[in-house]
Amino acid sequence: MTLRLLTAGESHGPGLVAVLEGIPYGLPLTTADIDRDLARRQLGYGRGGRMKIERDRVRFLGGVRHGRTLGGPIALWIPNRDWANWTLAMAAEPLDAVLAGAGTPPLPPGPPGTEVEGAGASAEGPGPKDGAAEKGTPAGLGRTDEAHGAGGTGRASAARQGAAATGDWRMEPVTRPRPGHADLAGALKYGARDIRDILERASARETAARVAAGAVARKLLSLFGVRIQSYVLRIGQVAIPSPVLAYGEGGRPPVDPARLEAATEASPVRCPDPEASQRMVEAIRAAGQAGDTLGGVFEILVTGVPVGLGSHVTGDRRLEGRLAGALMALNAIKGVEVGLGFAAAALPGSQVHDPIGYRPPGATPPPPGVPAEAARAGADGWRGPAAGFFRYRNGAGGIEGGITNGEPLVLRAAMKPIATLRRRLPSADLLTGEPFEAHHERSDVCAVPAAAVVAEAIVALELASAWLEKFGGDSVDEIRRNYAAYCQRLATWVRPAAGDDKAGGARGIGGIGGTGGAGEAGGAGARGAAGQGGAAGRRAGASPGGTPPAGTGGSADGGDPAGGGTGREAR
Ligand SMILES: Cc1cc2nc3c(=O)[nH]c(=O)nc-3n(C[C@H](O)[C@H](O)[C@H](O)COP(=O)(O)O)c2cc1C
Ligand SMILES: C=C(O[C@@H]1CC(C(=O)O)=C[C@@H](OP(=O)(O)O)[C@H]1O)C(=O)O
Repeated sequence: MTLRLLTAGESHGPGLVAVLEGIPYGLPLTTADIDRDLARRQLGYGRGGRMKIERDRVRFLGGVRHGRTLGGPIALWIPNRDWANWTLAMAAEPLDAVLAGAGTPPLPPGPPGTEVEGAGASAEGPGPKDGAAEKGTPAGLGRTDEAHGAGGTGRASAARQGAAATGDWRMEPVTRPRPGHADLAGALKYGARDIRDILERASARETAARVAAGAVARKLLSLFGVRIQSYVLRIGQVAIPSPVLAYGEGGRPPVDPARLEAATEASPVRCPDPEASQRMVEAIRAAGQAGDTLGGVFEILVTGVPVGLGSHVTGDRRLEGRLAGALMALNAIKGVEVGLGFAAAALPGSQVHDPIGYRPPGATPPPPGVPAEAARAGADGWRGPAAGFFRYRNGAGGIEGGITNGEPLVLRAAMKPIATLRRRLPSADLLTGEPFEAHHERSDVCAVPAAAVVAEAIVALELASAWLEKFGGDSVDEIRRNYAAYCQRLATWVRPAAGDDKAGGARGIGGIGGTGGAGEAGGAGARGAAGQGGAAGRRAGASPGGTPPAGTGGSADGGDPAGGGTGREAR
């Protein structure tokens, strides 16, 4: 890993810190580059009251001068506006000092718009919204280690006294673990008698820091025409197929990435299909009304990736392993697929592996955002430079043998439903073992759209790391030179045979159909989005003008016609 990232900060503490090391000298970078992604992470129908309080903006604490990186660690700071409500409960000073009024030093000033003054009113009022606060005992709080007598550490009971002394319910220790959260395992592992000591860091609030760091990585990759986007394929039972796996005739890209992105960003749930998007919103609304939560599946598409990132030589350098591992390390992600993913297990090899074609590169001028040297080596805004070699479909999701092959990367991740339920699940008190219902404060009902934005950042960090391994240097200029030299090698790699008059057209097999869908991929760890590309594959496979080999196109059994909308935006 040539990039190193460390984040710190609790959900309701003063803020989040990220330190990113390994970004070269001379990368143009402003807070606007980062704030755009921080704002997108806060969106999505189904998020809870916290997102009404926060207005995430970054501040550079180191590593950037006059709009350019200096080559040293980049330190990023994102204030928590909600901190104003938690200064006692989350104070860093010892409890007796807090109670004695030694209190909390003022926050360092944040960037414009992140002032915490006036943030004191929680979006859901002064305490948990479920009635227990009216009785003076916030929900899920209450029993402490007093029951343990001398055996208790005293920490929880001191906190409880603190709550009584200050009248702040947030000081009460949390002792009723939520199934599906880190609460119980974390408390037992660390010996914490107040689950808040665990949940504050287990919270996905930390992902704001990862998004900030990922935006820096994304900026580096964007200099080379690499573009990372995400969209939601499933919320609960509402699903659409992947819009990108099935290719058109002759390996034509199935969708314009810019149009796909515009449709995604216009949706309240990041789903590019407006009709499905509406049904997803309704599903989230219904789950929320029932006191329940929903998960889902999102897809990451990375276009403009050159052949040759990652390596086959050792397991830890295989790119799909690195990407999948990093994505699985995102809160609530329970499965990751690359390309066809689980669906490939149900198909014969003839329908899974992606036939290779060749088209002399550089015939057309580079599309916007694609460097000229990359275009000369075959990059076209969908594929990255790969010496003119291309695939007629993309079941591999752009990675073979741990190495990028020039096709776009296609990754999917499955997110479980949010663990904090208003309709609480049975639990047992951490300290007494007595049966109780699980703890509940405010919570999201669905955060799949937000998780998709975080996943973009995670993929950006892994790819930038692989990029620096391949093209690394101390400065952006040096990396540009290394990249240009590689592109030059790719541009002149193929030497046409004497008398070959096919230049300008694709050589090899034409008109191979799209990737077949095998329907819902069952499996131990992940469920794929229904029928990846099945319907679109059938359309493309039937197209005239080519020589489709037997068996391409897939059964399309699992294809969801409702999802064809984006796929039909072929250019
Ligand atoms: C963007 C995002 C927002 C989340 N919001 C909540 C939430 O409001 N309430 C909750 O209980 N879990 C939420 N989660 C999930 C928990 O953070 C996660 O389930 C928990 O850390 C346990 O980790 P695990 O699910 O990976 O085992 C969210 C996750 C993400 C990615
Ligand atoms: C704060 C964020 O997400 C939080 C993630 C989260 C959890 O348990 O993971 C629980 C909720 O926090 P709170 O209890 O303060 O409402 C979410 O709001 C964020 O995404 O910025």
